[in-house]
Amino acid sequence: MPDGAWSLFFAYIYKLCLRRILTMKIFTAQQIRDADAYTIRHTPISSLALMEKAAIACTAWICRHYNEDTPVYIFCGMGNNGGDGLAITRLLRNRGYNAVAYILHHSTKASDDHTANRNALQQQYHAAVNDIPDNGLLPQLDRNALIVDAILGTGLSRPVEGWIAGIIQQLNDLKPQHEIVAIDMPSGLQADASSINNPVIKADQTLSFEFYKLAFLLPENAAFVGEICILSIDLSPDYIAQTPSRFNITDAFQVRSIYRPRKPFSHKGTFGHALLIAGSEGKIGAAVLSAKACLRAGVGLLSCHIPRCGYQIMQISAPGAMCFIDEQQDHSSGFHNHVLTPEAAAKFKVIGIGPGLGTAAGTSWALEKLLDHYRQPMVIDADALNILASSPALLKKVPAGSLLTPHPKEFERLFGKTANDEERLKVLSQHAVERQLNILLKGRYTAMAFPDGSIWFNATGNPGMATGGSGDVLTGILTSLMAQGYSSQETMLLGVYLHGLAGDHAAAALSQEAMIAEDIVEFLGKTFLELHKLKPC
Ligand SMILES: NC(=O)C1=CN([C@@H]2O[C@H](COP(=O)(O)OP(=O)(O)OC[C@H]3O[C@@H](n4cnc5c(N)ncnc54)[C@H](O)[C@@H]3O)[C@@H](O)[C@H]2O)[C@@H](O)CC1
Ligand SMILES: Nc1ncnc2c1ncn2[C@@H]1O[C@H](COP(=O)(O)OP(=O)(O)O)[C@@H](O)[C@H]1O
Ligand SMILES: [K+]
Repeated sequence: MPDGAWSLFFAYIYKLCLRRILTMKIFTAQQIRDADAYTIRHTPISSLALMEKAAIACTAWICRHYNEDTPVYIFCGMGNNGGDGLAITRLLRNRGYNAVAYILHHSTKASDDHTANRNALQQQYHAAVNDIPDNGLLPQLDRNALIVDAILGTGLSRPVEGWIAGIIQQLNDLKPQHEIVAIDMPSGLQADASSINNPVIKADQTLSFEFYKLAFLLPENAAFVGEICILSIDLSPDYIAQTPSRFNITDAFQVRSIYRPRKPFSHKGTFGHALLIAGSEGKIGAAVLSAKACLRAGVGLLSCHIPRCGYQIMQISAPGAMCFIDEQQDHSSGFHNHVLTPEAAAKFKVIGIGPGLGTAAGTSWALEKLLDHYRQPMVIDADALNILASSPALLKKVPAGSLLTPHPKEFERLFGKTANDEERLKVLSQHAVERQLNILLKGRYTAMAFPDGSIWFNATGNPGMATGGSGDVLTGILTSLMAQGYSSQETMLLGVYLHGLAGDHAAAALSQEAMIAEDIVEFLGKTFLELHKLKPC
């Protein structure tokens, strides 16, 4: 290749990598407006051309998913979201679709780009433009028609009410006979604030531009957002790079840059010795799952502290793990003895505690003693969190830098009830900052809060993982990665991603229904191989 071609090639790859890294940011609605404006000011693209780009991307998506026989009703607002809808109508018509736009006059003034697209559509396809005046009625829809929601996007300035709220309700009532594809945002959904109890379109699919919006990742909005597809419209990488974002989403390339492949001369000492404190009578399985995951995720050495009743089970199920047997038969109450002196504690690179541990008085007592002596970051899950939740004084003793892994119920026990998901995120972040802890709130998009106030979301994983023991597997993975020398934050980002991806591989091979927690452990191998093949950006 000539020199010029090489430099063009490298510039292209650089741009691709940069774009991948940049789209991990989750911007507020205001920041998105600023990104649009910056792009228009600093790149040779007009506002109208940017809208055309957005409309082209949406049209291509619709054409890939619905054939030309599908009647398409596009409901447009008076702003630029409506402008997108009008441009999509024209582009669908160009491709032979029977697409019709209905403009809802919720405001007396249309945006400039809306007007330009209305004129363009009217000129080419006069019959495709219909106006619905304030308080007007929806048309009767053809059978199996597709509804495109381009009423309101990121310009939503307040919860929807009155006539438009009624329109949203009526469109939602047309489901499931009619599917709804939302453009950029389901209309009525606030990008950065809770929309609980507000009228919002219940989209089957949301086609959004350039970035995930915070609202998409919150469980309370699941019924509104449906499936998400992020379409790139090439907003300015400079703006994105220089604008800080509090919320971010991990991706394969970021995680690959954290992951450190093994060096040829490394030995088991290189990968740390982890102590896993888990299990009680009837819940030894949790300890086994966690131990297996810890081993599979690459720890050098693993010791498990378990009650007497779990000894044989653990040795048979996970022969790679060593065992400390507690004096008690059905629960553990002597695990603090491993860390009574700094020399003894230094034997372990990390302690993971909680899966199936139980909350017996002796266990709570031993946890308190452990926290009195141990000052290294730990991984704390399940019953260990429940014990902390019952004693605020104990929670204060958790070493800085530790990883707490509550599911929503455990979170509530620890930090109290919240009115909505947005408030829960605030509380999550506040505790991470004030206590200098890393707290991950498990769910579809696990939210990982760091002591610096930032929150990262993870997108891997699937509902097949909603099965007993999945969380125990995660604790094993996190403990393993910490033992191998990853920092607390690297451990969270990498571990949660790997856990979800292994779950995705398990679901692809076995189905979401049939997969069980052990399968997540089994598919960790494939997951590491896949990560290994990626080149770090
Ligand atoms: N150049 C750009 O700025 C681009 C913008 N795009 C689209 O533009 C959208 C944002 O456009 P706008 O900023 O014009 O905003 P919207 O089109 O989302 O909404 C603004 C309009 O809605 C009204 N409004 C706000 N809240 C309301 C409420 N609760 N009830 C009734 N009316 C309400 C406003 O008065 C205004 O008329 C994005 O979501 C995206 O779809 C895309 O075309 C990409 C490029
Ligand atoms: N619908 C889902 N999509 C993605 N991940 C999920 C989903 N449901 C559960 N998970 C993941 O599975 C794990 C369940 O953890 P947890 O509730 O602690 O399980 P257990 O207590 O049974 O071990 C979490 O990591 C969570 O993020
Ligand atoms: K919309």
